[in-house]
Order: sequence, then C-alpha cells, then structure tokens
Amino acid sequence: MTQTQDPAARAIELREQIDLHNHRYYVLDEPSIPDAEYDRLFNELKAIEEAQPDLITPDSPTQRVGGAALSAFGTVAHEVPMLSLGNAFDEQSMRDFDRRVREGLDLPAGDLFGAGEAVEYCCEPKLDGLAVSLLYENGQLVRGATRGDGSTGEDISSNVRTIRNVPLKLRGQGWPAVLEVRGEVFINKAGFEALNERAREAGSKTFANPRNAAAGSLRQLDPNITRARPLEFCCYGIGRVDGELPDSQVGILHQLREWGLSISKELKLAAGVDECLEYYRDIGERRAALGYEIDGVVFKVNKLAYQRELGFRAREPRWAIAHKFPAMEEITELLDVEFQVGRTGAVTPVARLRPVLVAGVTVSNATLHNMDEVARLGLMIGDSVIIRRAGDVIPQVMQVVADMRPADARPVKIPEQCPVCGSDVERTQLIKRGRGRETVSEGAVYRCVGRLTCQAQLKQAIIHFVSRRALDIDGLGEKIVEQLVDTGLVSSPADLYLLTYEQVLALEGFAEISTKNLLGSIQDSKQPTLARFIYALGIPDVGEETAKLLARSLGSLQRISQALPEVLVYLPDVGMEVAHEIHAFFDDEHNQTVIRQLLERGLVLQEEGELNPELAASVSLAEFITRLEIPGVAKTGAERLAASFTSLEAIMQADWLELKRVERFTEKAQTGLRDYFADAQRRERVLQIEQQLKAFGMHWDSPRAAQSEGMPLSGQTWVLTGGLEAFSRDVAKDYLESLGAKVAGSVSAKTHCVVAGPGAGSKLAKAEQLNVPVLDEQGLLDLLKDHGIEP
Ligand SMILES: NC(=O)c1ccc[n+]([C@@H]2O[C@H](COP(=O)([O-])OP(=O)(O)OC[C@H]3O[C@@H](n4cnc5c(N)ncnc54)[C@H](O)[C@@H]3O)[C@@H](O)[C@H]2O)c1
Repeated sequence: MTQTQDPAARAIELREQIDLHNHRYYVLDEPSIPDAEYDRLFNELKAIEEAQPDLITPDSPTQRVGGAALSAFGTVAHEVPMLSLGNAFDEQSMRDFDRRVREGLDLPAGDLFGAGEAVEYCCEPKLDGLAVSLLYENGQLVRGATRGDGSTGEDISSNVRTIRNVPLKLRGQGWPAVLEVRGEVFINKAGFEALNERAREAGSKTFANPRNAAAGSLRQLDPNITRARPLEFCCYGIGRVDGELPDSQVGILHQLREWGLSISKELKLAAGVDECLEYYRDIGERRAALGYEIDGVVFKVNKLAYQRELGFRAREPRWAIAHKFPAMEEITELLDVEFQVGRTGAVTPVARLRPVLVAGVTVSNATLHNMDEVARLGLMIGDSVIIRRAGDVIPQVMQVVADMRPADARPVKIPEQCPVCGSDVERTQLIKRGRGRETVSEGAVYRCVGRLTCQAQLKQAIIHFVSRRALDIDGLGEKIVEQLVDTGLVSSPADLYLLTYEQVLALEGFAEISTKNLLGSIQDSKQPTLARFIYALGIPDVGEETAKLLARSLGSLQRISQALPEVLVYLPDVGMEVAHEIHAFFDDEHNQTVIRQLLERGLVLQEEGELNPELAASVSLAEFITRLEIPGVAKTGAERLAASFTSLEAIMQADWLELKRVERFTEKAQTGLRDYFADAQRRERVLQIEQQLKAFGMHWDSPRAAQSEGMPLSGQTWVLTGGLEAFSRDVAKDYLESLGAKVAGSVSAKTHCVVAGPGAGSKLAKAEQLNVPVLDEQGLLDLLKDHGIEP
C-alpha cells in the first residue's frame, strides 16, 4: 500500500479499498482484513473528508451503510432506514458524544467540570453478528430481512423462521398492528467453535469469526442449512410501528420481552456518561466470560422524545454510539515458521510473527497446529496474516490476507530431520482395517523418531511423568527437569529413582532442605495407582480418562500391556487408532525397558487386581464376526452364521455344503468367508483374539447381548450427564442398558439421546450443537415408565 500525499488522490484510493472490503464483508461474508485494519482505513478517509468537506462525494462509504443486497434473495425496502452506529474508541470520544447530545437537546451546559444535567442512556453489549429486521403483523411474523445497504435489504423470511428463539407469533396481547423489531442475529462462542471444528474435520474452510459464521449461515439459499446452524436472535430496537409503544428505549425493550422476544440480559439504564463508562469497564472485564462475542457496548439516549429531537446524520443516529473494545484480531507478517518437538515426538509448526499489539498484548508467536492446518490456510513465509487473540487463549493464525503475498514468499516445509536431535522426521500413518484389508493413509502429524533419545521429547516426557495428575512429584518443575536432562543425570523417567543426595544438591538453586524435599517427593511417588501410572507413561492419545478405563476394566499392567488392539476396541470409547497406539507402545523394546526399570527401582502399583468385565462390552459371536469385516459378510450375514453354528472354530472349518445350508447366506458371503479363513495366519490371529477376549472375561455370547436385538432401545447410543435425583447415573445406565441401549461417555453425531441433569456442561452444549435430542430427568423417568420400569 503506497501512502499518497495528496489528500484528494488518497481519498479516492481509500474509497476504492473500502468499497472492495465492504463487498467482501457484507456481500460475500468473506472479509480479507481484520476489522481493526478496516477501521483504520475508514477513519483515515473520514479524517480527510472532515478536514476538506469539499472532497466528500455522495457515494463515499462514509455516507452509506453496509453493502448491496444479494440479488439471489428477494429484496425488501426498509421504510425506516436501518442505520449504522457512530464509534467511540476512548473515554474522551464518549464525553464528546455526551456533550453533543446535551447541546443538541439544549440541556444546561453544566458546571465548570462539565457535568451538567445527566442524560439517561440505555446500555447494551454490542453483539458481533448482523442486523436483522423482523416484521410482525397482528402478532404474526410475516417477514425477515437483512440490513443490506440500509434502505434495501434481502428477504430472508424462510431463514429467520428456523432460528429457535425468534417467535413466529407474539405472546400476550396489545401489540401494535404493525411492529418491526430489530436486533442482531449471532452465533455464540461454543457454537462457533463447534462449527469450525466440524469444518476442520471435513477439511473445508473455517469461518474467520462468529460474525461471518452468523452472516454466512443466515444468508443461505437453503433454509435447511440455516436450521442446522446454532443461530440466536437478540432484539435491541424497533423500526416501523403502527400503534402504541412505551416512550423510552428501555421501556420498549421490556415490552418486547413480554411479547416473547429475547433481549440482552445485560441491559441497564445509566444516568450520565460516567455511569456509561462504568458499564463499559464492567462489561469489558467480563467480556471473556460471556458466552458470546461482543466488540463493544452500545449506548442510546433513553427518552424517545429526545431521540426524535436529535435525529440522524448521514449513516448514523445522533442519539446512539458504539463504544468499542480493543480489537482481538490484527494483521501482521509471518516472518518464519519454526518447529517444536513435543512429548510424543510430534513436530509442530509455530508461527514467528512481526510483533503486533493485540488487545493490549504484544504477540510474536502463534500456534499453527499441524501441517494440514498450514496447507488449509495456504500459508507461505512472508505472507500477511490475520491473527486472533481472544482472552487467555493462545494466539491463532486465522487466515492469510488475500492480495498481499510478496513475490519472494517461501513455502513452509517440514524439516526432514528433528531440529533438536537430528533423528528422522516421519509422517504418522493412519491405519484403517476394514473389509479384511488394511488401508494406510497419511496422518496430519509428523513425528521425530528419536523418542527418548531426543532431548526435547525426553524433557516433555519427564515433565508429563511427574505432573500433578500423573505421578505428582512435587518440586520437579520444568527448569529442574531441563537441568537433569542437560547434565545427563536423567535419560528416562526411571532414572529419577536413582538420583542421589549429592547429585541433586549440586544442581543450580538447590540447598540442603530443597534437596531433601525433592528426594522425599520422589520417594513418595513410588506407589501410584495403576491408572495414574498408565497415564504417566504418556502413551500417545491416552489421556486420564482412557488410562482410568484401561485400569478399571483390565485391572493389571500385565493385561493392559499384552492386550491386542482388536481386543482393546471392545472397551467403550476405545477406537482402532488408540488401540494401536497402546499396543505399539507396549510392544516397543525401549518402553519395555523403562517400565521394567521403574518396577525394579521400587515402583509398586496400587489397585492392581481383578478384571472388571462389567466395564467391557458384551461380545456376541455375531458381533465378533461382524467386527472382522469379512468381505461380503455384513451384520445380518454374521447373525445368520452365528445362529447356524455354535462356535467360531466350527465357522472357520465349515465346508461348502455347511455354508450353503445357512439360511439366506449369499454366494458372495460364502466365498468371502472361505477366502478369509483360507489364510492360516489369519485363522491363528482370530483365534488369538477370541482367546484373549475370553481370558479377559468379556461376556462371550452373553444372553444380554443376544437379547438386545429387538429390545426397545437396541442399536441406540445414549449419554448421561449432570446429576440425577431419583437415582445415580450408574443406576440410570443399568436401566438404559436393560432396554438394549449402549451408554457412552461422549456425545457425537451418532448419539441418539442425551440425558442431562442439573449441572450438565459441555456434553449438553455439544448435544445442542449437534441437534441430538436431550431429555431431562423427568423425561427419562417417563421413558422408563413407558417401558414398565418404575424406580
Ligand atoms: N474487515 C472488513 O473487511 C470489514 C468490512 C466492512 C465492515 N467491517 C466492520 O464492520 C464495522 C462497520 O459495520 P456496521 O456499519 O455494521 O457498523 P457497526 O458494526 O460498527 O455498528 C452497527 C451495527 O451494530 C450492531 N449492533 C449490535 N448490538 C447493537 C445494539 N445493542 N444496538 C444497535 N446495534 C447493535 C447492528 O448490527 C448494527 O447494524 C466496521 O467497524 C468494521 O469493524 C469490516
């Protein structure tokens, strides 16, 4: 961007740029620069035009609102224009606004300190979504429209009808014959994250921010897409009204709430500008904790008579102002991409940025997740990028600024050797077993193969091993771990148990007492529970919950370490990928050595013991065969086989004739089955899996499993969350299972229903996002009663 000195030429240049950005923002819902950058361009143009009013053109963006309506929708003429708002970025501009209001109303200028008569203001958060007009005739919703350019908007009636908190009919009575309600359509933070998470999983484009997500969702030509998006409406004003309404802004909003419209829970009345500033500070402090994104607060003169008297200027009312918060998104340059090595060896790209101030904090690094993310962003070194820092969240690169790539931009390349230890870096592979075959695809993660010989991985592994939720060794912070590794005293977690008094005392910052304390906590850590120990090992993808599950259901380190992946997947919530990680971890010689050394050096695992087959899924012969994914043999085929033969061996050895006798067992299935078991190694493996399942006490062919076909909830997956009053969640689980349902620990698109009691949190939120039906406790009791269960 070249800065032209001549204001007239600069104004033309700015108008062109702003028009382009308006089009991208309002029409395409695809801005290419952050709002803060846009605001700078806009304010620069405004300043030029204020200094030289003769430069103002009627089509200047400073004289207009928004962008043109998309022709794909029908158009709607706004009888009362839908305007924008003036902005204040600091306290002084707010005081100037208040002064202009008082002057405009001929209110006493005030004392020496400029206090004067306090004007009452209606205060609300400024939701970051898009303005929408809803038209009610005789209480019925007849039309919904976007703001468009302020005088013409788009007809989005079918879409607004899908928004859950937009009443199709007003409640109560006494509404004006014609009532145009105005407010913001937005997506809350959780909904925005979930939407982007899904987009990332699908490898498609993510939304830059909740505002674009809301606009993009609302302006869909197919209302069914809009329906699936978590849109909400919050009402903050009115347009055309034929009839009576209260005579103040706050009075009207309370009235609208009576009629069933949602208004802001943060709505307040402030007497004078100081109370407005107080409100701004209060909301600002709570901004990160609010469930939705806001970019400021809005103040409106409360008395309608005053509003009428003040009127409008070009694109904004004189009686309202938006006091903006510091922007969370900024533009900067990607100077380089460096690679960090984590605990599991994952080599992660990190963006090095030209330092930039974002919401009061200088940002010079941002996470890039993995190389797929780099590819998805289309990122090159030298690019201008938009970064976002919201609350305490690690700054993220949101997008590359289009049209600003320098000629010497370089691609981001994953190093072939580990930047820390020089070992090879390999791309992880995703192994999928299906249809009797293995398919291998490339994973998103690259790993340094150096494992514990790589200092970066070793340090992280030890930090994890001693962390609070693992072996909880107090006093072993990151700095000390670094010293222990750098001095060569420790080259595996097992070496911690060999440290001597002299060795620790010689470390930087250690004196007698601290040395004793550290050695004491190392001693104290020698009796971890099995679950903590499994978690502490740092098996990729095995978090605390999975570690607990493994410990509870298999009961011993020996069984866990010998479990075949095909058996582990029978545990609830363990997928093939995790099962393979677990198996590969214990299969690795180096890991075996470390574990042996840990035990030799005095670790005694607690709570080792019984198998707990209750936690393991029941396995029917039919299910077992289905899971082998034999070509041609799907679920029904497997059921028919299981019904005709009594054992797995019998099925393996079946000849043509016996297979032909199986009812409705296709020729394709017969061939598939015989080919599958023709391989001696395969036969052996299958028998091994069967044997281990039985040895682990899984209910082989349990009557419950066989029964569950044809039971009321068979084939359904349920999730329980929050508290229940009538009985515990475990009891609820038993009831549901007795009706044939599977009860899982996490909500996914495949969940049939979620039972949410008081205190339900993220699982309930996820269910709502995924449109999974939710029952409360009473709903569950009713359902149980319908099936003859009365607790
Ligand atoms: N990044 C880009 O390329 C780009 C392009 C164009 C515009 N923009 C952004 O959009 C802004 C201008 O947009 P604008 O004209 O919609 O103005 P605005 O967003 O500054 O303010 C007006 C809007 O605020 C919203 N609003 C939220 N809460 C409200 C409340 N309680 N009362 C009244 N209104 C409320 C309404 O939608 C209203 O239309 C710029 O400041 C910029 O940040 C960015």
